[in-house]
Amino acid sequence: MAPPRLAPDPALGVRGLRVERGGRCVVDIEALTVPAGQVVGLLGPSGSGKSTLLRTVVGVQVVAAGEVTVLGQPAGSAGLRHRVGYVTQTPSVYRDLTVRDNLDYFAQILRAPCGAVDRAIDRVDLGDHADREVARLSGGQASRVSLAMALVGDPELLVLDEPTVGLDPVLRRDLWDLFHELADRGTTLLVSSHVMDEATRCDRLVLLRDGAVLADAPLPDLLEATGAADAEGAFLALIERGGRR
Ligand SMILES: Nc1ncnc2c1ncn2[C@@H]1O[C@H](COP(=O)(O)OP(=O)(O)OP(=O)(O)O)[C@@H](O)[C@H]1O
Repeated sequence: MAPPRLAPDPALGVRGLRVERGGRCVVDIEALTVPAGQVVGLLGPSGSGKSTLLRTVVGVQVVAAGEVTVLGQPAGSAGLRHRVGYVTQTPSVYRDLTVRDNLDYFAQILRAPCGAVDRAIDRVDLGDHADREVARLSGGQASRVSLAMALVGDPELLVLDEPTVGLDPVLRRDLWDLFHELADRGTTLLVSSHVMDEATRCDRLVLLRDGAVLADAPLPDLLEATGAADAEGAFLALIERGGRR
């Protein structure tokens, strides 16, 4: 008889995390678990600690205390380098190279399989611009090149810091559709945004305020628990009920 399948490790586990920046505590999370295979929105106002938490998840942030486990390994472990993709708020691409050259370069470093570059270009819908220098693309197109770079390695966890900022509504919709396609194939996506509207696009929400988790649940559960009509209302209701100011 085949052995029972083990449940996959959670994509992220956080315990007793404290991060200090500029001499003060900017992230303070007792416990947080992000299940695998979902699109999880990390929402909160500007300065609430979203980018800092994402930096911690990918292992580039010094922490004052606590444990952060990613796909079953300590955040930042060498074994996670090929399993986690990270897209920062500022596009990290070579502006004097074409879209394809950027991706080819990255694919070689990652030893990505043949066809990975074309697939990534298609996924972000940049086929018509593949041979154009990044410097000659719009801001939204350049940020999609950054996303394509993260997709080349086919990561199990994709960490995206405000990926839809500055995009028009059609592109935003297309990107969210892409995120769900990736999740349907088993990828976990941790996506930050300060736009509460984007909550409706996520399977699960982590609401952050002043570096602490105010709520961690699917949107319908949050609406039911607070009686609010939308994510913004739920966020405000939670603050009024005794969240941190
Ligand atoms: N390099 C830095 N040095 C000192 N303090 C910093 C630094 N970067 C961020 N901070 C502070 O850490 C806190 C959290 O910042 P963080 O960038 O994580 O917030 P955020 O929620 O991602 O904001 P935004 O939505 O504006 O990107 C803020 O109070 C910010 O001022």
